[in-house]
Amino acid sequence: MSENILLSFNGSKQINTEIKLTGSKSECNRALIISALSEGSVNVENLSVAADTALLIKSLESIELQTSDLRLIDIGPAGTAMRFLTAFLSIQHGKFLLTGTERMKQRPIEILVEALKSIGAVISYEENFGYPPLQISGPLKQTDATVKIKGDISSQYISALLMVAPKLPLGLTLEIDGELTSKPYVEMTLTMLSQAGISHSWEENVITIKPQSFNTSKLYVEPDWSAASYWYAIAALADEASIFLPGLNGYSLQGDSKITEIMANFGITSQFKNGGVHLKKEPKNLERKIFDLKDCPDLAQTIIVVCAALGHNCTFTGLETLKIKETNRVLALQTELAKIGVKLIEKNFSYKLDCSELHFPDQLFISTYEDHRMAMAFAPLALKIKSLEIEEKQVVEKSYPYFWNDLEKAGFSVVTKEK
Ligand SMILES: O=C(O)C1=C[C@@H](OP(=O)(O)O)[C@@H](O)[C@H](O)C1
Ligand SMILES: C=C(OP(=O)(O)O)C(=O)O
Repeated sequence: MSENILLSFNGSKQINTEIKLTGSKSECNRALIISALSEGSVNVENLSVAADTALLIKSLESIELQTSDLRLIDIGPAGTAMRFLTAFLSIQHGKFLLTGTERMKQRPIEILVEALKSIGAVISYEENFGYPPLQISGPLKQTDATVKIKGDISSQYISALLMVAPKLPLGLTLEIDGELTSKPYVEMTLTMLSQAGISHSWEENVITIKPQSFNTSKLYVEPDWSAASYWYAIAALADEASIFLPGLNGYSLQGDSKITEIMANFGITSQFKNGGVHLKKEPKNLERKIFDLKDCPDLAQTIIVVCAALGHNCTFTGLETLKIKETNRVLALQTELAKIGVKLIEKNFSYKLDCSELHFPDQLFISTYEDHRMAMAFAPLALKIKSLEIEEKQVVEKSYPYFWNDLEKAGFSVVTKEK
């Protein structure tokens, strides 16, 4: 049975709460792959409860458990895990059918598959060229150590290759072609590899990892900064806010920690003390007119909805990759923002917000397009709209299963409604 969520916030719009966030799904997915590659010498601490992480754990376990000639791995909607497993399975013994949701079958993977094939992997597209499902026969017999790879579509392809690189007989040299999108995620991969004892060199657009072994080590997964961004958005739309998020540090492997700097523009201060971050709201005139989100695409929906709700006409760049995520996020934002009279207009690789007709109806229904971030980015609008209905309660489970419980804890009225 499918259910929606009805949100409202009664009384004065003051938020005073402490929220313990789950581990970062990006860090956790890397830690799990690195641990599996290390064959037991790398341990993972503070696993995320994100559904995508649970799917990856189950998939890695099922590789061992299945005895059939063709082992089936269904990774559901987990894009990062899909890309990481494609490289991982290419170096395992056996034949695998790697598939996912209908949306996953529309998310491109050609760049990664062709890169792997160019060094000897045996992979075929089972339905449409360039897209999952994939049939992978491993282990690859390496024919080459150098790969030229486009950097501007998804950094996940590059992270996937880097993690298997130390296990390849010839190692790997990646020549990144064009601008690298989502760069902090590649840096996260390399840092976590080095925490597990793997060295690399990165000069200009060339990253090299030689064949080497993992050290005995522990990888600690930090709380999820992308999840934290929704609390910054809530603070930005509330009248008063004091929110403590334990476990988050000023230094993070996650590029989405940039939310502290971005939200400072909205008067949200971040103070790191007592083992976490304290968010406070201070009066501030909104001045910044351009936001470049190329390094932190998962913050795009959060920030765009906040700007729209504050009536801040500004411009966003670096949104190109949003079209191939859980849904076409640009189109989803345009459709849903239109419901409060806001336009997001594409022009010359940038997007301009036009809030001249912004209004808040008493009741609003938000469609979520199987995208957790649509649900979580629009939820803070309950501070502006009397009755906000968000489609598909379960959608948040992908990265933040306790999101609705946490909203309730912070004073929102959260009611489940049958569809
Ligand atoms: O490597 C990762 O963990 C991720 C990289 C990003 O994707 P792209 O590199 O495709 O932008 C991001 O959007 C995704 O949620 C997680
Ligand atoms: C894009 C995302 O995830 P993935 O690519 O792993 O499906 C996300 O979590 O916003």
